[in-house]
Amino acid sequence: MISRLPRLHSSPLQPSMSTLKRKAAEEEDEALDQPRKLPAIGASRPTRTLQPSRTAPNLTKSGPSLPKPLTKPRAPTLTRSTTRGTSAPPASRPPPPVRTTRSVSGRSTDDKRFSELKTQLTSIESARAADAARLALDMEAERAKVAELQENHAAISRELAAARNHDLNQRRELVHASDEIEGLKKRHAREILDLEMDVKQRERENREVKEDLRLCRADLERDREAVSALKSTLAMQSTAHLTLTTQNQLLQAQLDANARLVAELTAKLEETELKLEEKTREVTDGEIVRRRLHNMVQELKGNIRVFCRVRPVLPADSDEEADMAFPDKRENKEIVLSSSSESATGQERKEVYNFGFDKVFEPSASQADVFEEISQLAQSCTDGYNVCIFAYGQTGSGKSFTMEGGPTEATAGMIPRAVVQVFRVAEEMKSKGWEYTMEGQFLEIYNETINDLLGAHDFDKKKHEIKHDPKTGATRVTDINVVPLHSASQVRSLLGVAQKRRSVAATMVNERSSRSHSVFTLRIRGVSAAGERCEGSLNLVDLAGSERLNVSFANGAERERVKETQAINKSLSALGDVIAALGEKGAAGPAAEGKHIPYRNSKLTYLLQNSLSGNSKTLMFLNLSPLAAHLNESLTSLRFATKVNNTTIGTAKKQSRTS
Ligand SMILES: Nc1ncnc2c1ncn2[C@@H]1O[C@H](COP(=O)(O)OP(=O)(O)OP(=O)(O)O)[C@@H](O)[C@H]1O
Repeated sequence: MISRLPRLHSSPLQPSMSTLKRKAAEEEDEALDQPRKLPAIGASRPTRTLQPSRTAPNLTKSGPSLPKPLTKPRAPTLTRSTTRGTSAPPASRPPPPVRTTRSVSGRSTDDKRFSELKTQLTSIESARAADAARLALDMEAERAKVAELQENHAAISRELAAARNHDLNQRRELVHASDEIEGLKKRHAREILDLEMDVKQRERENREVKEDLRLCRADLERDREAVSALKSTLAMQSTAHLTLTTQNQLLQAQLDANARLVAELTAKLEETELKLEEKTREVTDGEIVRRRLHNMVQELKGNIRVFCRVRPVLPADSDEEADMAFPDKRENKEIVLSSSSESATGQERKEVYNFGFDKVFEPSASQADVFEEISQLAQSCTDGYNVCIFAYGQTGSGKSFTMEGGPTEATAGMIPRAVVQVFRVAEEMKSKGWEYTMEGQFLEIYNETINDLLGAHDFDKKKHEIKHDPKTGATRVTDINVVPLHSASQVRSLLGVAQKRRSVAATMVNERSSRSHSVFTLRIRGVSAAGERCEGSLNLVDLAGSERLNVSFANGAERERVKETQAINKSLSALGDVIAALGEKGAAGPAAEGKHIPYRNSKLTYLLQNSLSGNSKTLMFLNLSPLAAHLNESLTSLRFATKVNNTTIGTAKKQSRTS
């Protein structure tokens, strides 16, 4: 703290006490020393006037608080000849006083000189004594002055100390005040900083408030718009409410009227339901009668019927369309084919071929349309009949499509639809006390060999034989897989398995499905609550392509194809022969009772023996291609089908017995 105090102001006119003391002592010493200096002998020495001792500084200059300045004492002025001290060499050194070689004349001069010097010395000593006395007096005066000065010095020192104390106090106060100022400054700076931050905070808040305000204003504007929209809606709805209230009242009145009406109608409905039950019973009885009549009609008509179906032209077909017409729009029983050729005379000759069948389906007919016509026939297996449905026609005419169909519900063919129908009828018959069990098998006859399409392996290596039970009339194929059937969907998946087998085989031998007959057999056994039993079967046969191949040109790689064709031709002609023989037998009546029917001529006819007798219901689909290129094949098929259609093979018999 004190170190930071400014130095006390010291004036050059105010020497310190110690300086004064030192000066006084020096002057005293100087005064004492001077008499001891001896003047140089023989030299014209300048005399030095004794200077008064240095006066004390004028202390009045230090300030008004200092004591009055002392008067400067005057030193006595002494004039003395300046002599060079014995120690100082003379400017020009006199020769040494004693020389051994000195002459006798010189000795008198020296003596004279010596006496002069002696005189001078005496005078100097007297002068020196006088000086010493004066000096003693001066010393005394100086000592008095020194004493006085010391007093002054002491007084000044006290004043100085007081002044220093005062100054120190002031400095302390100053330091204190500076500290305070410093503290205040810091506090002030802090406060300014705080205030600045506060200001910034306020500015931020202000901005936020402004933003909030802006948003609020926007919200307010929107709300105002919404309110005005709501107001208009409210106004509209108030009007609507009024209208509705009026309508409500009207409706309430109508409701009351309706409630009365409903009560009346409920009573009528109950009455009608009773009548409906009665009618349903009548219809069920009627259905039974209808079925009996249907079977009677079938029996009267003869049990082999032919349906003709023409497939549509496919996008892939590049050939021209044949000239086909379907003139019978009411009963759909006719088909007319026309062809034009050039006669030998070069004239155009138009030939028209008319055919009539039990039903003719145009290309636009759907699978459902076709099935509707055969559903009664298919379901008669549940009544204990053997039913056989063939698809006959050239390759690509639509046999597989008709029998198996496509993957969708709409394109499903006769086999899946017939199975669904049989299961549905069996379910319905449950309410009449009948329980049915069903089983199925699926095989193909290729090159007069039977392959199991539901076997455990893709390629069936077993040798299968056909066995007929003469007592029951049942047909069995040895080592064939007979699958118990529980649902229509199960049958669908079995058909899928069989289809896969046939396509695997097709990679080995061309177009397997075209070159083989496939036979799906569903066997159904029913037992009624009364113990009545019936057994029927449904055979759905997709025949091989009926087209003829010119075997005379066959060679090399085609030999296998020729063998297939011969087998197909053989089995198809055997089928024709069997039908013809049955027709003849039917025409001859009881007279032809023992007539031979050549079932054994092919595996196909032998397998279907019990479904191709007078005891079965047989339907043949004739599938035709719509293309002009296939016209000749179509005509051949139509002629064969006409023969079949004209055949009466007798009366189908229901296979039922009472246990
Ligand atoms: N009624 C139809 N509607 C639509 N497409 C059909 C119809 N009939 C057949 N087709 C189509 O015609 C093509 C040939 O039919 P499909 O295979 O059934 O003939 P196919 O006589 O069984 O021949 P294959 O003897 O070679 O087995 C198939 O693509 C089939 O989908």
